[in-house]
Amino acid sequence: MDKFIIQGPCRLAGEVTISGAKNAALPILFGTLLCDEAVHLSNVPKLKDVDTTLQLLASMGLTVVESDGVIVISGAVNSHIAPYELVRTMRASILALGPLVARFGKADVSLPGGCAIGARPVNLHIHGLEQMGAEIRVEDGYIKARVDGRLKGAHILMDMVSVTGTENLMMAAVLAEGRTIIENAAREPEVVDLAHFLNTLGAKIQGIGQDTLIIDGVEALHGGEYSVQPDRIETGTFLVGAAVTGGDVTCRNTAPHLLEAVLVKLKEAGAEIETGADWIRLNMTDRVLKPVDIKTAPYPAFPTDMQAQFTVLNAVAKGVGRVTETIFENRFMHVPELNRMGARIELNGNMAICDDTEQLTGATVMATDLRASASLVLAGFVAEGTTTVDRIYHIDRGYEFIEDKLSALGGKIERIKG
Ligand SMILES: CC(=O)N[C@H]1[C@@H](OP(=O)(O)OP(=O)(O)OC[C@H]2O[C@@H](n3ccc(=O)[nH]c3=O)[C@H](O)[C@@H]2O)O[C@H](CO)[C@@H](O)[C@@H]1O
Ligand SMILES: C=C(OP(=O)(O)O)C(=O)O
Repeated sequence: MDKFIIQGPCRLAGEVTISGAKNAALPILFGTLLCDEAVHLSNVPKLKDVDTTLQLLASMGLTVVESDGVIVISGAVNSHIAPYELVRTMRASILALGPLVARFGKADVSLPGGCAIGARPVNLHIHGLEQMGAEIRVEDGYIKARVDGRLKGAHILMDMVSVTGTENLMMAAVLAEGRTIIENAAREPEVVDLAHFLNTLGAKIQGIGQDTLIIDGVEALHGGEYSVQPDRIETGTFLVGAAVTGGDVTCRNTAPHLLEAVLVKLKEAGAEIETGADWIRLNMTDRVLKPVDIKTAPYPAFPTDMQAQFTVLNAVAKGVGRVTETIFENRFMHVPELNRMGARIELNGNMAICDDTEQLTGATVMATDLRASASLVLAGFVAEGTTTVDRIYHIDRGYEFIEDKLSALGGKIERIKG
């Protein structure tokens, strides 16, 4: 298994180009199952999860061709099975379910893997599809959905805000007969990007970006072109990197309006922030880092996918910062690892109370999930000495060319193949 060796302390400074968003690219790729004409996608990040999704689409009969940064997906689907071997590493593979059952009346999708940050049930996906007329059984580790003819539009009230749940039901509704209303829908920018993509292919989705989506089913979608939006979590990770290392980093090709809650907290932490239409600069040179209280919640509130990075920020800022995680019940696995580096973080239920520490010191730490891994890399840049981050396959699921981008900013980070 690959690992990173990081020499600290070092300061991140310079410019970095942000990639397309993993969590928008994946549902959009699954959305191509809804149509049999060619779809041309650009700004798709080169990530392990994207490779896995493309393999999955190819295993279902689609042709995937990549040239000059554009992925063209075309051809006819000839299998309705998303097998365990491909989906076990990736949460987003549940997104094969809605499109397959809507288009072919059948889907066998292995229960998905992904970051082990909580139980992550899929009851809302299943219940919503049942309301649209699908018969669903969970058997041998697979969700097996069947419907005779088309799904039927339904009024679906989701009891919790679920990102992939909303995406799955929205994709199913696009080809259902009649109108579907999804209430308490997730408003995350990635859900919005998927909805715009589907409308580009001829879907009729209204209320995009609001908590009630109205979807009028159509008989078929057509091909088209779409560019995936920038990754707000990758952007936020580099900005926190600049903040904790006293650095000065400009993120290019990003979208400041998608990061409001994060930018507010970075300013509160003492950072100087400037933004333009597609860039954000964070300058922390000679400024004092202050702790900030954060509480994760669905968009537009503070994203859970930025929680681990802000835990590091609070661990190294002067004073006490409280981090409350309300989305996932097991998303503090970075805390014991950070404490091994000298952080003073106490866990109390769903709150991490981060006291300040004189200086983090390098240690061998274990990456346990995607954003936890990113937080350990950032901590390695702050720490005195050598930090070894083991099991970095998690980070490769979600950050494109991470060590190249960090090295170009002055981070002393090296991948050891293993
Ligand atoms: C591929 C992808 O886009 N992943 C993101 C997506 O994950 P994902 O879509 O899996 O997360 P959800 O929004 O569904 O989860 C939110 C909460 O709802 C619960 N829940 C969800 C579905 C369900 O059927 N039943 C249920 O109880 C979950 O356990 C969790 O406590 O949104 C999360 C929350 O912003 C992000 O951290 C992930 O990066
Ligand atoms: C939790 C994440 O990913 P996934 O849902 O794919 O596990 C993430 O992107 O932070």
